[in-house]
Amino acid sequence: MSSETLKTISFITGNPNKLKEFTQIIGDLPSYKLDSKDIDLPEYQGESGEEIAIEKCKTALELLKAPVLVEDTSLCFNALHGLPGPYIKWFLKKLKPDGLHKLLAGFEDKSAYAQCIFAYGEPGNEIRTFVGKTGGKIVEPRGPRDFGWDPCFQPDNYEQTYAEMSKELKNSISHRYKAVDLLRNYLLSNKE
Ligand SMILES: O=c1[nH]c(=O)c2ncn([C@@H]3O[C@H](COP(=O)(O)OP(=O)(O)OP(=O)(O)O)[C@@H](O)[C@H]3O)c2[nH]1
Ligand SMILES: [Mg+2]
Repeated sequence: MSSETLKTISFITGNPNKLKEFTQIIGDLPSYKLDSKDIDLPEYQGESGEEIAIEKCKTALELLKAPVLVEDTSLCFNALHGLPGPYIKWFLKKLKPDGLHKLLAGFEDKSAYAQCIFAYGEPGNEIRTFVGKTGGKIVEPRGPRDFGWDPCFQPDNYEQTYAEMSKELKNSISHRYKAVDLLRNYLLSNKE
């Protein structure tokens, strides 16, 4: 297919680490041209990550008036009934990974899940969402600190935290991998 007939999709995110993982996971997508725009979209509030991702996508659509992709990530502690959830960005900023671990000091249940929601929108079409979840537990931070809360999240069935894993391993089991896989299948079965 010539480059003029490829459909361009812009992934809008202010987070370079997300973009890097997304690019590695999605790989080559026939019939599409994937683009990215470094725009820090507003941090909406809402009961669910899905509502937030949809709001984010609506804003991106208004800005670009072209096919857009956005993503919202949550880290949910079961002992806290799912909090911090979509508000993890602010908790992480103030508490750092060490503080996130300490937040659960008074609870026996350290289980948690990481959730990633992609929202894809085209002008005039309904917004679609793709949800990926990976279960694990919150531990004392271990490993490099180059991406958010990775050092304190240890996925189920692994002895390493996300931060201690190779990027290849994280990208083959992560919340983001699971959501991108659904998105990829959708895009490949819906190309015009
Ligand atoms: O250790 C991590 N491993 C991950 O896999 C991961 N994915 C996201 N995050 C962090 O969790 C918050 C989500 O907030 P968020 O979804 O609003 O992202 P953001 O504001 O950074 O970017 P964006 O909204 O412009 O896309 C932000 O603090 C991100 O840095 C991660 N941390
Ligand atoms: Mg954000």
